Amino acid sequence: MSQNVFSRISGFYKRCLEDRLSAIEALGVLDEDARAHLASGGGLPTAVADRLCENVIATHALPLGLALNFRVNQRDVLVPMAVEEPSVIAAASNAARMVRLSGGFTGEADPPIMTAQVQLDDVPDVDAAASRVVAARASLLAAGDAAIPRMVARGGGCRDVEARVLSAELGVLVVHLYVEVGDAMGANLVDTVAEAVAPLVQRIAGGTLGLRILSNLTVRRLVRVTATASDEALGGAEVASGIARAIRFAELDPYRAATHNKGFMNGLDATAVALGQDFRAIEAGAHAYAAMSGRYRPLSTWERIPGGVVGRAELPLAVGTVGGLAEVHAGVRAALQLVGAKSARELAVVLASVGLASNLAALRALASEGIQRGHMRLHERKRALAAAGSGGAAASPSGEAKRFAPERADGARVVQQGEGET
Ligand SMILES: CC(C)(COP(=O)([O-])OP(=O)([O-])OC[C@H]1O[C@@H](n2cnc3c(N)ncnc32)[C@H](O)[C@@H]1OP(=O)([O-])[O-])[C@@H](O)C(=O)NCCC(=O)NCCSC(=O)C[C@@](C)(O)CC(=O)[O-]
Ligand SMILES: NC(=O)C1=CN([C@@H]2O[C@H](COP(=O)(O)OP(=O)(O)OC[C@H]3O[C@@H](n4cnc5c(N)ncnc54)[C@H](O)[C@@H]3O)[C@@H](O)[C@H]2O)C=CC1
Repeated sequence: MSQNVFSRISGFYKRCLEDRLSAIEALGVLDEDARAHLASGGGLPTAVADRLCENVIATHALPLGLALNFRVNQRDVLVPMAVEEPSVIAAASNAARMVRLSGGFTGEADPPIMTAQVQLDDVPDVDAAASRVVAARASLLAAGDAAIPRMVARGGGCRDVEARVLSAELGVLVVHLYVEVGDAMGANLVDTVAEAVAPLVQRIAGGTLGLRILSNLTVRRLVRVTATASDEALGGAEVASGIARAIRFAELDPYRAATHNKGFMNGLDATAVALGQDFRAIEAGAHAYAAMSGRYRPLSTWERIPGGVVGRAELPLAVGTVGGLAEVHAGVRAALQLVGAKSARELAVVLASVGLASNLAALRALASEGIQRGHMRLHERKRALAAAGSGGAAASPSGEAKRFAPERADGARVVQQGEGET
């Protein structure tokens, strides 16, 4: 199969579905099974579905589309997305086109190191216990490795031990084992390690054994990406400045940061779903990381530079090119072939780049014509379909704004009606 994919296919969306598929087949990145799977319309046989989870009664499909124009670390990449929301694929393609003019996305991912947690309560003299755990590093790593011999043979295995005192008063000690998991997402491997080392941890530290489970806040498995876009590509210096001001808004306000991060995750999640990744784990890690400073913050920043903007994002990303659905789901296998990532680390860089692209497209629209024009133009097709399916009865949007005053921890001085005037 050819490795020289050209992801810049102008006007792809204007072709009919059959032509799009033929154009992708002609690139030579798909094997025979993947071609046959896509040509048949995709999907999942119920017999396979019945083995994936429980109480299966049918399958549930989503559209599979391709985001185009992506260039990541000097490689053209086709980005499959499984998503129902109109404009997510168009937006990511649009931003990737702009970034491509400045050389594309660049990034790097940490080695695939996951975190196993072992919880102990009522530990007597918890600080001394923490020191004993750290001193027993070699035997804890050996006990962990003994539980995953095949991973050790592949070059992975346990790398480090950390003891964290969560409450000296209650004697709550949490021990982290850091495990390198190769090209897997690694959750099952790490849970195996957590359960295997827990009895030894307890013997060393004392106390009552609690949970033994991975953490989805994979701080030793971060990915960092960056991209630039010129004023010209963005539609002018004013738009570029608007993008940088949007970041200040998100930095100052968790209400905005939540939406900013939703926009960042738009394409990332869609790609993760197409690739059979555990998107719940990805989401949990991303949002926990966004709040790590004690305040919920944007996952990306865009800074004004002469003639354009530079964007950066950093987040934990536990994804795999093996394990999970990769062996059993024909659509996932096809999606992995389209992306062509050779390792879990390379895949993480692609996914984070997709996040940055989604984010840029949304901010560019928000800082110029507003989100509704482009988004709603694409949304209209869905509404027409819904209207046809429901005999023309479109859902009426409620114009009423509900008054909702939750507990506030956003640092803002809030002025409500009747409070702002004397
Ligand atoms: C919608 C566009 C792309 C139109 O943008 P446009 O300027 O009309 O596009 P264009 O006609 O100049 O085309 C530019 C490129 O966009 C792509 N493109 C263009 N149209 C299509 C299409 N129909 N199907 C597939 N791809 C399309 C395509 O790659 C095309 O290149 P070409 O092929 O022509 O060489 C633009 O307005 C945009 O990027 N909008 C942002 C939309 C968005 O972000 N949607 C996400 C949902 S909103 C949300 O969930 C999150 C949010 C917004 O709240 C987050 C936040 O607040 O931060
Ligand atoms: N909190 C969470 O996020 C949790 C997630 N999960 C689930 O765990 C699954 C992911 O766990 P994994 O351990 O990744 O999957 P997995 O259980 O499929 O293990 C990966 C397999 O790939 C094999 N492998 C082949 N080549 C490899 C290579 N080069 N590098 C690494 N492994 C290689 C390994 O030997 C192993 O058998 C997902 O389905 C996820 O939904 C499970 C528990 C909790």
